[in-house]
Amino acid sequence: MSSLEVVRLSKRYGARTAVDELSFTARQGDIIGLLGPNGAGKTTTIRLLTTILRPSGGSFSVAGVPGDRQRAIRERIGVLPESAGYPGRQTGREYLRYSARLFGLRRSEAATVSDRLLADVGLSDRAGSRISTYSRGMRQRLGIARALVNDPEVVFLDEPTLGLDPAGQREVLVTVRDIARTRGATVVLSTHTLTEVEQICTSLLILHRGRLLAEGTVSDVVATAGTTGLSDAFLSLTEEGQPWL
Ligand SMILES: Nc1ncnc2c1ncn2[C@@H]1O[C@H](COP(=O)(O)OP(=O)(O)OP(=O)(O)O)[C@@H](O)[C@H]1O
Repeated sequence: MSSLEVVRLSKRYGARTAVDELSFTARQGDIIGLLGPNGAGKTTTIRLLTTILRPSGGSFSVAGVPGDRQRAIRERIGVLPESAGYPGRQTGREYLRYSARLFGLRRSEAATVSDRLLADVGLSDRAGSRISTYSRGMRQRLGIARALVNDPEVVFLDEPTLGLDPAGQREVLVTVRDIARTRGATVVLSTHTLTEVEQICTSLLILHRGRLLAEGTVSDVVATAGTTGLSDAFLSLTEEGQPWL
């Protein structure tokens, strides 16, 4: 069974089409990279699939649940939003325990799950520090841990490495790869960093102005574009037809 089944999904804002008849599927353990220039529709796609926004057209299912069953989908997914806010006065441990309790875990379960996740994202030694003292990379890793408290089948990460230095990016990427490998979860990851995609994604979707321009493995996309590398492929696919070029 597919973890994600997306069929001609569209979102319009007035006359502007943010996502235009997008179709793709993903299986358990896939790490799907959502790529595209600013305004391509990446965040809108994630918001549609996480039931924050309602589609203007098309349909989808997440973990086998049809897109109109908002609550059932939310129970099965984890999300790191584009700009997540954190309660700076809480410690990482308090924040995760609280988040786990919101999903209905008993106090002792919430404590166990939180400690395990803090270890998984490499934050055990800072679990008792206030979040306000965390670096950006540590916050992103805490956000990823937060997205896993309900043991989701599909995890959506909107630009998880944004603003991180190379070491921070690497730590987040390793964490994301481990999520897919050890939990068998499907990960959808939006990013502007092509090396990130080449390192961990099992397949890519290249969006431009809401449309899917290419999909498949890195080599499929490079072959579609007829270039030698991913960054040339990305530029050649997405620059075409831009009025200022
Ligand atoms: N609430 C909204 N109202 C009107 N237009 C919107 C709204 N949200 C997004 N859009 C438009 O939809 C299009 C896609 O935006 P989206 O944020 O999904 O792109 P993105 O690929 O995530 O971009 P970025 O890389 O800059 O984060 C853009 O043209 C944007 O201006």
